[in-house]
Amino acid sequence: MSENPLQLLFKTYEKVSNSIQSQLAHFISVPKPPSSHNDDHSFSLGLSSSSSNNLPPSKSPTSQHSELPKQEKNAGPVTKEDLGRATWTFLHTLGAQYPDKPTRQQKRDVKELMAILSRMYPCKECADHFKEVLRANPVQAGSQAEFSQWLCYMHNVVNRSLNKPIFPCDRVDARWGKLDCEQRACDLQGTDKFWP
Ligand SMILES: Cc1cc2nc3c(=O)[nH]c(=O)nc-3n(C[C@H](O)[C@H](O)[C@H](O)COP(=O)(O)OP(=O)(O)OC[C@H]3O[C@@H](n4cnc5c(N)ncnc54)[C@H](O)[C@@H]3O)c2cc1C
Repeated sequence: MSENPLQLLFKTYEKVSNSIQSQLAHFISVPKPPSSHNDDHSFSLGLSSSSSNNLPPSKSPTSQHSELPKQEKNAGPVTKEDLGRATWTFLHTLGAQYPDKPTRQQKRDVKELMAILSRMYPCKECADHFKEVLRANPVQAGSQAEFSQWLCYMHNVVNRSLNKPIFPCDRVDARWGKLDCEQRACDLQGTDKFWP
């Protein structure tokens, strides 16, 4: 029996709607809401029917998740330890890349960075502790060697408070070294060895 033109129009509209949802879900990797939850506020433009499970099995949210790179699959809330390791990596790498003869601005910048870190570090107890340690040990950033040794010392103060092993600061260059960039292109401006 031939369909009523209005039914045909709704069916076509539903197909288009489902196709858009499927494309969007693919792009932003969010699970499509189940059809039973469809209402005017849902993602479905309010035109779903009970048979509208338009995602073939291979495109289900679970299998999309398994297509993510390993790192992203394991992504979840960041722990205090993850944050600490990432921040120390940043700081010691900054220390390794810091110029041998920093400009006045560069010296001001690292002091300001440490002060900001002690206020804004997103772990309150760590920030408060670091603020105290910083007050007792003002930034020393007259040269690359001085700054990287100062960072090593600061890290050891934190290590000690957490009952972690003390790192031998004469090994800091071996541990962190310069960034692996061709022709030292990652060096901060002002490094006398690279910039004239
Ligand atoms: C500013 C700051 C304040 C923090 N305060 C706190 C706090 O109050 N409480 C808390 O629970 N956590 C704090 N943390 C986190 C803590 O320091 C560690 O990062 C976290 O516990 C993970 O420790 P980890 O053993 O994996 O190695 P991390 O201490 O993160 O060290 C990473 C790597 O750095 C190297 N390393 C270790 N010591 C030194 C050093 N002295 N110099 C150079 N390299 C070194 C080692 O190879 C080590 O594997 C703080 C982190 C930062 C950045």
